[in-house]
Amino acid sequence: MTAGPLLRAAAVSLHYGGVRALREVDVEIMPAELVGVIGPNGAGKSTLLDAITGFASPTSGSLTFDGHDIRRRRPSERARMGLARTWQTLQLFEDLTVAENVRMAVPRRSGAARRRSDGRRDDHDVLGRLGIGRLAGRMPGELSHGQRVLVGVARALAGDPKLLLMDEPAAGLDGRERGLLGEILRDVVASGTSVVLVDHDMPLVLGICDRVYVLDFGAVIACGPPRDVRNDPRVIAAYLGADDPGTADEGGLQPSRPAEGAR
Ligand SMILES: Nc1ncnc2c1ncn2[C@@H]1O[C@H](COP(=O)(O)OP(=O)(O)OP(=O)(O)O)[C@@H](O)[C@H]1O
Repeated sequence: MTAGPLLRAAAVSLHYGGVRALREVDVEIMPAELVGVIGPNGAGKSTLLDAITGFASPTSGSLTFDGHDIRRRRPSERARMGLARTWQTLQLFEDLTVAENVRMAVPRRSGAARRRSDGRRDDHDVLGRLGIGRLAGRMPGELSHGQRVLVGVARALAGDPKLLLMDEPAAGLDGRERGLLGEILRDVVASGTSVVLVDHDMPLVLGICDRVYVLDFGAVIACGPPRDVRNDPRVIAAYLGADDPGTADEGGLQPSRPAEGAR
């Protein structure tokens, strides 16, 4: 455990050929903090998660997690250190039950952490914590989209991570499910796990996060509490593409830039 930030990304740049996906990005996540990352399509949000979790290599900059330099560590090593991630596309093993999916997701650790995380009881604990214990024996194909999202969250939480990074978990959820997701994420943070939430759902991100980073063209253009970010002229301009941004409605920022180069 570190006294300072749990995660620190300093001056992180990442280029895909000629595309500057991240430009000198500085991000700090404190222990037990819920941090949002927003920005128009193609702003670099997923790339930032990739850089932190090790699925993409920064061109320059430093990454420190729990007091350790993680830049040269593989994704699996970072997972064992306590970095967990959910993906835009839900990747469940379709021929395994929900409980087996959760058990498969626990990163192999040593000693007490492994004993704590490997038991069948824990599969049910984490599912119960998310209110989906009744789904333990079901197959993924039998689940609604919202239930699959929650199983993805359960998989990520199964290894008892220190930091959970989530890529657009609210996509495709209805209003009730989004509200439930928000409550679950606040509970996760209350239990001591930090969360980074990347999502286009502004009412959700601005409604539940402690702080929000705003990316545009790979650079951080604003950072702060939701009420400050919501009314930041640079943020409004990035979303509306306007020189004179005016003011935004409550949670009313909408991405205006068409999606480019979706992976
Ligand atoms: N594997 C890749 N190869 C080349 N370019 C990529 C790759 N992944 C992302 N990019 C480009 O990097 C930039 C940032 O993409 P990224 O997916 O991180 O944005 P995003 O903010 O997550 O967008 P969205 O909200 O649409 O998911 C975009 O211009 C994208 O086309």
